[in-house]
Amino acid sequence: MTANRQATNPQAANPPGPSIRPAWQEARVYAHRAAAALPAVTVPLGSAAGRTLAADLAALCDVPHYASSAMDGWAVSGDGPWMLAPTRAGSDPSLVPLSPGEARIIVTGGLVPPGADRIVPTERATLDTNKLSEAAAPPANPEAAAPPANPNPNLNPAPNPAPNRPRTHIRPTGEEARRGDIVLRRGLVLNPAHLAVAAACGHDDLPVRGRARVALVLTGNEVQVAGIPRPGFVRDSFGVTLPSLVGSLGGDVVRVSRSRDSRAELVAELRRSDGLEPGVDLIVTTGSTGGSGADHLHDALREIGAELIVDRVAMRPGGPSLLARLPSGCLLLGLPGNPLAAMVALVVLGHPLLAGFAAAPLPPVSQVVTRDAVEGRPGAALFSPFRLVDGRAVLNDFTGSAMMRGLADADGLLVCPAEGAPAGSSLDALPVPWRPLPPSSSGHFGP
Ligand SMILES: Nc1nc2c(c(=O)[nH]1)N[C@H]1C(S)=C(S)[C@@H](COP(=O)(O)OP(=O)(O)OC[C@H]3O[C@@H](n4cnc5c(N)ncnc54)[C@H](O)[C@@H]3O)O[C@H]1N2
Ligand code: MOO
Repeated sequence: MTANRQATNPQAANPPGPSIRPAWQEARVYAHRAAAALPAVTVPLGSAAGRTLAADLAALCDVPHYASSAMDGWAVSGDGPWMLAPTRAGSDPSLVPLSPGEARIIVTGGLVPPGADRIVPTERATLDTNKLSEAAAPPANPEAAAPPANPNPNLNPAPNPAPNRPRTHIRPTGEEARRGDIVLRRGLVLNPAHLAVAAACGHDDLPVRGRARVALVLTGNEVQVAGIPRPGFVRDSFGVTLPSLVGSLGGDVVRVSRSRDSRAELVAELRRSDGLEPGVDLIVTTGSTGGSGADHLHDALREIGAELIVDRVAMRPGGPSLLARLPSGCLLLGLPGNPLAAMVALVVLGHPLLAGFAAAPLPPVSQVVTRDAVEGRPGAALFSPFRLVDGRAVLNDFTGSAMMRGLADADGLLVCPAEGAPAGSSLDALPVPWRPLPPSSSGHFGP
C-alpha cells in the first residue's frame, strides 16, 4: 500500500489548486513533492542495487574481522633469519602462536598467527632447508606510508589507518570499519559496491524503500497491439515500452489495461486500477489528454473527484501532460498519446515522481554543450533528442512528436530554450531512462 494514500510526508504537500502550465523545472519539483516516500521493506542484499537505503547501516563486525595477510609469503616473529615453526598435529597452524625467530607459511587473506610481527612476501624470501632469510629492504617509498584517504563520505574514516601496513603486509582487524560504525547512510541510492560493503559488514538483507506499484491505463480506439496497422490505426508504442521504463525508474507495473475513447470506460478503468488490492501508488494513462470529443481524461478525473496538481507543462512535446491525485491518495500521471510526447513527459514528470516514492533526491539536470546553434519555439521549452558526438550535443533526426526513431538513438533530451541558443551554448539536458548522463548540476528550481 501506498504511503501516498496516507500522505504522511509533509514534503508531499503542494500549493492548493493546480499549477497551470508551469515551466518544466517547476513541474519536476511538483511531481517530486507529490510522491510521499513509500514505507521501508527488507530485501536480500543481491536485490538491493538501485534501491534507496531506508536506515543507517552499521557494521555487524569489525572489517576485516581478523588480522589477515596482504601477501602470499611468510608470517614472521622477531628479526630474521627465522626457523620454520613446528606444526602441531590436530591444531590449526594459523592459531598456533609464533615465537621470536619463527616463521610460518601464509597466503593472502590468511589469518595472521598470534605473535607474528609482519609478513615477508614470497618474492623477498629465501628458504634454505628450515631457515628463512629476507632480501635487503627496498628503498623507502614515502607514498606507501601515507594513511589511506577516505574517498567516500558515506564510509567512516578508517579507524585504524595503519601507516606501517605496506611494510608489515598485515591488514589489521577493523582497518575498514569497527563493529557498530555507520558505514552506509540512510537515503543513499545503493550501487553494487555499496552491496559489497554491506556484505563485508555481515549483512544479508537491507532495509530499502518500497517500489511504487503502478497501473497503466492505455487509451485509444485506434490503437492496435500487433501486426501492421490498418489505415486510421496506430501500432501501440506504450504496452511494449512503459513496463520496462517504469521498472528502470524504480516502479513495478502491476496492471496494464486499455480503455476505448469513452468517458464511462475510462472512469471504470481508472476506478478498477485505483481499487486494486494491495493498492497502487500511481496510475499512468496514455492519450486522451487533449480537448477533442475523443479525449476524456479531464472529464473522467472530474467525475472521479481527482485534484489536479499540474495541468499541462510549458514544454514541447509533452505539453498536454498532467498530474493529479485521486480521492484515495493514488497519484495519476497523464501522458499524451503522441509517443515522443509521452516519453518526454515520463522523463520530466515520471522520473521525479518515482524518485519521490523512493525517497531519492530530485533527479539531477545535466549540462551539455551544443555543437550547432539550436532553434527554440516561442512560449515553451523544446525537448530535443540528441546524441553526444565528441562530447558535444548534436540534435537527432526523426524527432516529430509522433516519432520514436530520434529518441531511440538518443543519449538524452536537450532543453532548447524558447529563444534558441548559439553553437557552443551550455544547455540543460535530461537523461533518457536507459542511459545516464553525467550529472553536472542538480536542478534549478525549488529547494
Ligand atoms: N487542436 C489541437 N489538437 C491537438 C493539440 C492542440 O493543442 N490543439 N495538441 C496536440 C498535442 S501537442 C498532443 S501531444 C496531442 C495530445 O493528444 P492526446 O493525449 O489527447 O492523445 P490522443 O488524441 O489519444 O492521441 C494523439 C496521437 O497519439 C497516438 N497514440 C495514442 N495512443 C497511442 C499508442 N498507444 N501508441 C502509439 N500512438 C498512440 C494517436 O493515434 C494520435 O495520433 O494532441 C495534439 N492535438
Ligand atoms: O505533446 Mo504534443 O507535440 O506536444 O505531441
